[in-house]
Amino acid sequence: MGPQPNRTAQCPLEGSVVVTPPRRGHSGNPQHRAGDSNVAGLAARKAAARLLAAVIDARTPLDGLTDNEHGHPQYKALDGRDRALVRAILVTALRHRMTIARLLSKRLEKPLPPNATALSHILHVAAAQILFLDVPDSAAVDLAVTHAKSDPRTTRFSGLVNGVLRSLARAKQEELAPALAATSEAPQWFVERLTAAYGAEKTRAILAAHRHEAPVDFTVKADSALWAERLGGIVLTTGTVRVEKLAANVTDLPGFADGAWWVQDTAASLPARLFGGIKGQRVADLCAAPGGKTAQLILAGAEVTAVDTSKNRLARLAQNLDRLGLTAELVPTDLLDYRPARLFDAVLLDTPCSSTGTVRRHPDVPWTKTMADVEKLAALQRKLLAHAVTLVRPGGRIVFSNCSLDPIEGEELYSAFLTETPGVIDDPIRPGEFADLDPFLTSVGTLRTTPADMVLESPGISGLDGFFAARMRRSF
Ligand SMILES: C[S@@+](CC[C@H](N)C(=O)[O-])C[C@H]1O[C@@H](n2cnc3c(N)ncnc32)[C@H](O)[C@@H]1O
Repeated sequence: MGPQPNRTAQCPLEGSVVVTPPRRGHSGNPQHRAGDSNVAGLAARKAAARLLAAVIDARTPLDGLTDNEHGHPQYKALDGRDRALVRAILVTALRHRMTIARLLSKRLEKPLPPNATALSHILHVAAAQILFLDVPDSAAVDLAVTHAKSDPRTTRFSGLVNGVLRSLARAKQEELAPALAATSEAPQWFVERLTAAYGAEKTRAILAAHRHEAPVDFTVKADSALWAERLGGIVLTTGTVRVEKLAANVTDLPGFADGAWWVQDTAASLPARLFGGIKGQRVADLCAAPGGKTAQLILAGAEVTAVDTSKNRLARLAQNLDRLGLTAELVPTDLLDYRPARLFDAVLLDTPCSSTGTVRRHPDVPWTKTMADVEKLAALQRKLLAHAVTLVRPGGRIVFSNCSLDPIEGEELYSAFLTETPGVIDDPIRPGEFADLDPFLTSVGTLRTTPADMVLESPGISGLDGFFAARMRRSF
């Protein structure tokens, strides 16, 4: 049996990490429940195929579909264990989509017609279970066949579903490893963008890293060594505490209630450090929610104003700061409309972006985003940055960051911005200025991390979110 995804990590500070491995015996066998005309486990598989359709065919982000309050009705109708199973199936089906497609297509005489999406999703949902999850093969196959029979679009293909999936189950020991080795686990547009930016070898390493669930990183208020011991993790060179697999939900871990730490990928913790000493300074955190960087700036001694356009996300930031025992001024507004009475000593702008640096956590991103989205987001970021630099006093520093791997949202945007913007000068990060950041400095003094960086003993404990950060100064 292959690796078993067993949790879903969420945005920094935003919520708990759920630890619910799909187990044999639950929602596994398609027997009838007493007094229930539904086949056990079928509703979960139907929901998984329905949500996979929403991600692949309608480019709907998975997080929204699986939100416990506002998610898809078919998902919300499931109990907690089935929701966890559906998430595990979907994350796996998306993370390994190209390998699954390769092994399925070997078993089809000719490719499925483009309009056979319902059939394709049933096959992918079952294949994810057969190849990677701890679900008995017979249950995965039988439920897929029952599902196919129950849907008028697929009922005539139930024999094909049965034949293809049984063949896959028989051959997986022999065929899975070579298929994984031969497959680039991403859509073509994404592979091309990565290759253009990083070259073939690094792209292979990034895509290999995307096959693994990200470990969980904690930024601690103090005493990383102590918290590493209490949480069962290690201390990274950056001071972050890293845990490969959590033993409990985040909210149940020691230190959560006391506000001793928050969940934040170590790459996400780097931009706020680039100001150097900010004790007593007035600092604006723009696009601040859910507040990981706000917390860092406050702990560094700054007087922080946190700005975000989303009232809901700002409310979550308020809750997070409250738990951590920290305070900031909160301003719910579109940044482009924000005109504070006084200019700030420093400004951090962590922009909304394509999130292509977070594929380990969000394997739907390459399938829901397009190059047109990346370009649109780059244009928005350029506008936000142009406004952000007007909010800092002459001589003050600005840090611009995002979690995209694409240079048109990072290196290229920044270089063009400097050329086109009078009154703003580059303030490159110097080698040795922050010794632990040297491995991530570019030749021009910007910061670049990728999931292929921070290689430790095993893939499960390695990697960083993809981040770009640059530092500049207002000259007049
Ligand atoms: C990448 S997240 C920020 C993460 C945050 N800096 C942290 O470290 O926790 C981007 C944020 O930008 C906000 N945002 C998007 N467009 C905005 C705008 N025009 N003005 C202000 N905030 C905006 C979103 O609501 C979202 O909370």
